[in-house]
Amino acid sequence: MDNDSIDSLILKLHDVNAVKFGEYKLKSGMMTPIYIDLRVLVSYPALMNQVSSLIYERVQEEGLQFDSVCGVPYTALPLATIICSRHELPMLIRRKEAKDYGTKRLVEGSFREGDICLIIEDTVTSGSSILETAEVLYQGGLKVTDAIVLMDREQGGVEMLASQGIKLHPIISMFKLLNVLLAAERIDAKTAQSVRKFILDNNTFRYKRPSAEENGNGVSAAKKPCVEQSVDLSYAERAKLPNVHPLASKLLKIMEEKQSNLCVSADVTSSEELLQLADSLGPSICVLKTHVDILKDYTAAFSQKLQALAEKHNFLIFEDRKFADIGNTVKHQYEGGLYQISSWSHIVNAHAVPGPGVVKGLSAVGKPLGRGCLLIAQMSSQGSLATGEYTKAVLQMAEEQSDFVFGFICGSKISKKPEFIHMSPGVQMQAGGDVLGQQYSTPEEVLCDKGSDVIIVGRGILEAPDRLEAAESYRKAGWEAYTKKLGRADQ
Ligand SMILES: O=c1ccn([C@@H]2O[C@H](COP(=O)(O)O)[C@@H](O)[C@H]2O)c(=O)[nH]1
Repeated sequence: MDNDSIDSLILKLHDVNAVKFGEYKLKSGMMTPIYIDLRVLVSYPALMNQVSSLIYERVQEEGLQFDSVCGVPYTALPLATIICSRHELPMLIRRKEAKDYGTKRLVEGSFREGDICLIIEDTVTSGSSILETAEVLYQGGLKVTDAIVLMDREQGGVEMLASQGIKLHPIISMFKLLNVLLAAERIDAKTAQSVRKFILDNNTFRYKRPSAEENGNGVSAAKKPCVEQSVDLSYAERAKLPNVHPLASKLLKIMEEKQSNLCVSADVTSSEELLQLADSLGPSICVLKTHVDILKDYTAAFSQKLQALAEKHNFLIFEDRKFADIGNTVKHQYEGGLYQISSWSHIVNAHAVPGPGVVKGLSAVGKPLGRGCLLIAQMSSQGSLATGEYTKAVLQMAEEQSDFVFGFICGSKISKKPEFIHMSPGVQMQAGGDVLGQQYSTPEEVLCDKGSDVIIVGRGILEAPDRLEAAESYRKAGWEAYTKKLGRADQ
């Protein structure tokens, strides 16, 4: 791959407006003075062919070994298709969402367990899109060792992916692009300088903060990903962690976007009332929790309407089924029966009492659908046996099956790993309890003092004279407690 062909490609990309200067928003929400928009390539077949050839040339130069190729959806999909078609290479397609009919697969195409898949991407900032694709491929039993990207913004993607065992091979780097455009007088020196500064100031791969001791001794801090930080990360930062479960990442993004860490426990007995609740409280919540078996009139149409409301208001559905049987039985309970829970509930939970088989059984059904599970590590009821050594064993079970378990039902934070989400029931504005042993703590106690992430509120909202007003009060109290906790951690 010679320099001239890279330089001429950069100028052509600029000609077709695939390189834009101005104020643009990145996937992370960060504002950038330069935006690479390779989606336009599909309208320029000659350019598309040139890019595909360069990518393939790079694959050969590096001598990469692989069994199949997968383009990160959507922009890199046509690039992968051209390369695979022209060189007769097997291709795989990663679905963004599983279909709810047919094979329900997230990876389309033929492959064997242990096959190596090469990922192709158009542009990399943090590397999170490549990692998301790799994680779906891993779930299918594939291996990913290398990825090729046309344009590297040089904001930490190479390092982040390397920390996850993926070698990224960029074809064009941001600094090269700026130099070529500057030399060709497409941009002035001031623009080039301000973009360079932005890139250098905004590296997305964060390192462990050096401790006072390390600084004091003059020992430079080892470069480690931020998961090792002892301080609290924001929901947005946690959503982007390399090993975060995709559903946890989605939930954290919803929480940040809606400024809500409120899960409403919709413990009502009529489908219509539940749907009304979901529609009216939808904008205030990040999760809606159900006990579907207390509905007196459940139908499949109800679950379809609930899913539509979850889409409309951007919340996740959590069926609080508390599975607690051997793997084979929970598989049937989760997938079949009257409720077919796996077909509509994003999140389910399980007791750890039966041992790891309960998670394996649920995972066999839920993982291909992109679902996730919370393990019940503690309970809010008086005299609960889920304490001490039991809770520790639950934590270990979650760590061993973190491709499906993404957090806990608990009263307080039990894992230091920011990838895990802690959701706490037993929350009301006033501490106290009910006559059947339920015990309540306040949002501030749960989120700030006990370090949980999500408050689960049932009767505190359902029994209020104005449910919407009550939900908003809980949302605000929860958000304030979260921001207070972050502020405290940063001092
Ligand atoms: O330890 C636990 C686990 C689950 N729950 C469930 O949460 C709600 C709480 O309702 P409130 O009306 O806010 O008390 C309810 O659905 C429980 O089944 C729990 O309370 N404690």
